[in-house]
Amino acid sequence: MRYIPIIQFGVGGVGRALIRQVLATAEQQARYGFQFVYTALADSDGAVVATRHEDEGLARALLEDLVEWKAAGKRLAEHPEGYWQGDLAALVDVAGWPGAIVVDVTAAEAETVAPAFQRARDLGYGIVLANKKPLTGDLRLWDLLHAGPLRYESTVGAGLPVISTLRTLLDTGDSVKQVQGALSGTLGFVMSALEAGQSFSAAVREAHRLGYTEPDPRDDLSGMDVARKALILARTLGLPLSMDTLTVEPLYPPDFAALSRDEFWARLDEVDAEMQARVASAAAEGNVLRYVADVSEAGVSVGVQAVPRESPLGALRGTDNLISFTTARYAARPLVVQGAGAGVDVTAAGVLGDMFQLAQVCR
Ligand SMILES: NC(=O)C1=CN([C@@H]2O[C@H](COP(=O)(O)OP(=O)(O)OC[C@H]3O[C@@H](n4cnc5c(N)ncnc54)[C@H](OP(=O)(O)O)[C@@H]3O)[C@@H](O)[C@H]2O)C=CC1
Ligand SMILES: N[C@@H](CC=O)C(=O)O
Ligand code: NA
Repeated sequence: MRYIPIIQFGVGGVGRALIRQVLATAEQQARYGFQFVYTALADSDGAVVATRHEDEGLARALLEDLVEWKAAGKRLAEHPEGYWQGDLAALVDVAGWPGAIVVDVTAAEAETVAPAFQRARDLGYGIVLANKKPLTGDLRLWDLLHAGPLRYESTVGAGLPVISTLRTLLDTGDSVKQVQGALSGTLGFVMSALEAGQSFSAAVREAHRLGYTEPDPRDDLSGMDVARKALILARTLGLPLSMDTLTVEPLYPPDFAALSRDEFWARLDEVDAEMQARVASAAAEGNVLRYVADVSEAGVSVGVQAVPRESPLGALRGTDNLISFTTARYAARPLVVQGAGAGVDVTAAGVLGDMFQLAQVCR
């Protein structure tokens, strides 16, 4: 049996779901002749690191306890097995051995995690990302990440096979003309709720409670999260674009951007009347509002569109994403991927699928 060390940054909704799935799939891992073992877990200021013999990692009972601990809102550093940390690169140094996989399920800024990825690359470790920020920052970081084993399926469409589909199209010599779709689970969920008569602020709160939003929901409501996904698709297509080339259309007034997160939540219902009016005005024309991204050689655009209720995008409900690939081979009728595009379990499953793939690649 090969023991594959996992160094995981982030023990939030997705991080906890991932630990549960890793523990629940020991049999599936064994079928491939390996076993994932957690050697380090980090939250924003703490860590727990395995100190046992290298093929053991953190014990199952401890991992289960840490999942409960974090679900209760506590700090890893305050756990009896934890300590304070502010250096993710040092964790990569101490917690791995050949074949290790570094998993980023934070929403940390690119600069915060970049040194750890540099270390992972120096050591030949694999990297799996659900965090979009490292892939949408400086192109030098994009290149560094792509200089070794890397998977990032859950950054677009959560667990849906979006990146792997695009990769296969490209690897098999298809010519991808356009990738288009609804890429936000949160905005899909909120629009469906508005269409059903719920208020905007109540729908956003519900999306946050259910684990669909980014840690700061303004990332979703500003269109930034969709723009990041569109940029990841564009860069995967080989277009060397940057975030500053994209314009987004926030669904809240400009002064909300400067508010603290608590102030933002307190004032969110100020947007309700305007959003209700926008949805009603679209409905009067037989339309619904969708936040749509369009990626092609001509560039990237993201923004709110009124689309016919009966169209494929208009018919989407809840967190469903829809991504259509128009290519030389899929010309008359595009290849379409559709399904839940947010949620901690589907996202963690996308990350775990990536880990299974890297386990075959990293030695
Ligand atoms: N939820 C979803 O449906 C989807 C999420 N994603 C992506 O997955 C990522 C995680 O999302 P989610 O689990 O919902 O978010 P959460 O806010 O629930 O969890 C984020 C975790 O990251 C930790 N963290 C933040 N900064 C750092 C840091 N500098 N070093 C180490 N850990 C850090 C937080 O620590 P602390 O506990 O101390 O706050 C927390 O444990 C995001 O990037 C998101 O975009 C992608 C697709 C879908
Ligand atoms: N907040 C995101 C989660 C997935 O990336 C969304 O709502 O789509
Ligand atoms: Na995906």
